[in-house]
Amino acid sequence: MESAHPLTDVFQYVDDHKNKFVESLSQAVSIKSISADPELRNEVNKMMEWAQAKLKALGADVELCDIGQQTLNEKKVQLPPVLIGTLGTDKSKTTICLYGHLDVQPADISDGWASEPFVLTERNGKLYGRGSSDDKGPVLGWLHAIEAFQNTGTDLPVNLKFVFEGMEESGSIGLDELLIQKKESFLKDVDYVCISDSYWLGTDKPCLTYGLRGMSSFFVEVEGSSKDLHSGMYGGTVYEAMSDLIYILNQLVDVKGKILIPGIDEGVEPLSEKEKELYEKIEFDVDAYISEIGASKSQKETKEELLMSNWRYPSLSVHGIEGAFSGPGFKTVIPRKVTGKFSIRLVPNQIPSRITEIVKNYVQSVWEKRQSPNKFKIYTVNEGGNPWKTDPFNDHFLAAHEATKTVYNVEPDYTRCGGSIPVTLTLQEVTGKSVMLLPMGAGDDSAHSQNEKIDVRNYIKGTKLMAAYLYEVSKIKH
Ligand SMILES: C[C@H](N)C(=O)N[C@@H](Cc1c[nH]cn1)C(=O)O
Ligand SMILES: [Zn+2]
Ligand SMILES: [Zn+2]
Repeated sequence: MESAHPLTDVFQYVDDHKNKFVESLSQAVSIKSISADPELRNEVNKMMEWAQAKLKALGADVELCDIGQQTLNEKKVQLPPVLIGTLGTDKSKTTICLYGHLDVQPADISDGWASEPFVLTERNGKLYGRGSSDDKGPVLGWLHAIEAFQNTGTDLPVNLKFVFEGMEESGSIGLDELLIQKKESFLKDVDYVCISDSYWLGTDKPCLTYGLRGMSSFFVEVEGSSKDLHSGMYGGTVYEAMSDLIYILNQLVDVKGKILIPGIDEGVEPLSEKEKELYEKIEFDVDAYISEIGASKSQKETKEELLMSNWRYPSLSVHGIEGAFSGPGFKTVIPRKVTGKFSIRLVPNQIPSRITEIVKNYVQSVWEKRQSPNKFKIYTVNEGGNPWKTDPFNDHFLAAHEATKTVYNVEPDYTRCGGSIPVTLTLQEVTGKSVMLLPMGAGDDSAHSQNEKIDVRNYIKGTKLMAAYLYEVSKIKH
């Protein structure tokens, strides 16, 4: 007879407390912790305090660390604190550092959500709400997994260190410095680092993520006048800021996604035959991917080209224009000042500061060709995020592999992610230990988009996966 898994009670507890766990996600989602909006800084602070209380209730020693201020539009703004915590100090146990973020991307029902983004709403087994998948659901998953160990009288087999921040969606400003400062104290005994803040490649197969892209983001500001102008009264008489900006933005990337900035491939690793084979083996349905997002055609010809373009090559996206009219109807105005925003996803071994220099020089040269007398500025508001990639063939990944088999009954795929988590490389460098990404959400969760969701299945099974991961890692000999 097959013996029961040692975590049978823990798994049962998670199933039995599904409603309670959904309610706790609902509370977290209701806090509008949008880090990009300085007016909502109190909401991010509230979110950090909410999580602090949760960690405290689990018996962790917690601290909200002041990480100073940021400068936004020439004004100093207080950064939200970083929540750190310690649960267990048993020298005979392995210590795992868990990182997650509690801030979210902006969202408004008028963007096209089917229900209020800050009201968690269940429809057809999916929990819709901003942050449900990125990253409040996964952070709560860790806390609920610990609760399940404790409330079933099952020994928590590891010591835990928590690092939860409130600025990840805005470049993790101030976090690197804090972690470097805590290298010899709080982070000293860490054996492994785990981050749950990426997604499966598709909707059915769990994954372990071994790479992320980095990011440099840019603001291009053009100012033409001291006030907005009637386009009938002034059209044809002035140099227009918006036309200048469009001219610049149009010289960044071509229709096939090729970045037009000379030198932008600096540092990109050459593709080896072995790596090429890896892409050929990955199960991935391009048509399903394109149809799920409602696009008409893939920009890339093959599965391999598409995945490589997302994981191992840089890409440039234009995000928006501040100051331009975007309401319904027609406003015949010439905007006085417009700010275009674009970013470049970086890959190993690109260096954000070097790429920033290359991009600024290029945009400056495009501006000079334009010969406009308007005021022009290109600037960044953070140092950018580093790319990260690790070798997934080690005991740490093997433990997560086993945990996935236990919970999902399948072998996980090994994937990279086109997104960025700026602190990943720092955590690896400061601890000197293996870092792994263990995703909870599915590939169609719409993080950053309208109708972000997490499937109830992923939320509940993902919580069990986290429990199983802690258990499997505790068995690694070290
Ligand atoms: C992958 C992760 N869940 C995520 O969404 N990261 C953000 C990080 C970021 C950096 N600047 C702004 N946001 C991302 O990849 O966009
Ligand atoms: Zn995000
Ligand atoms: Zn995230």
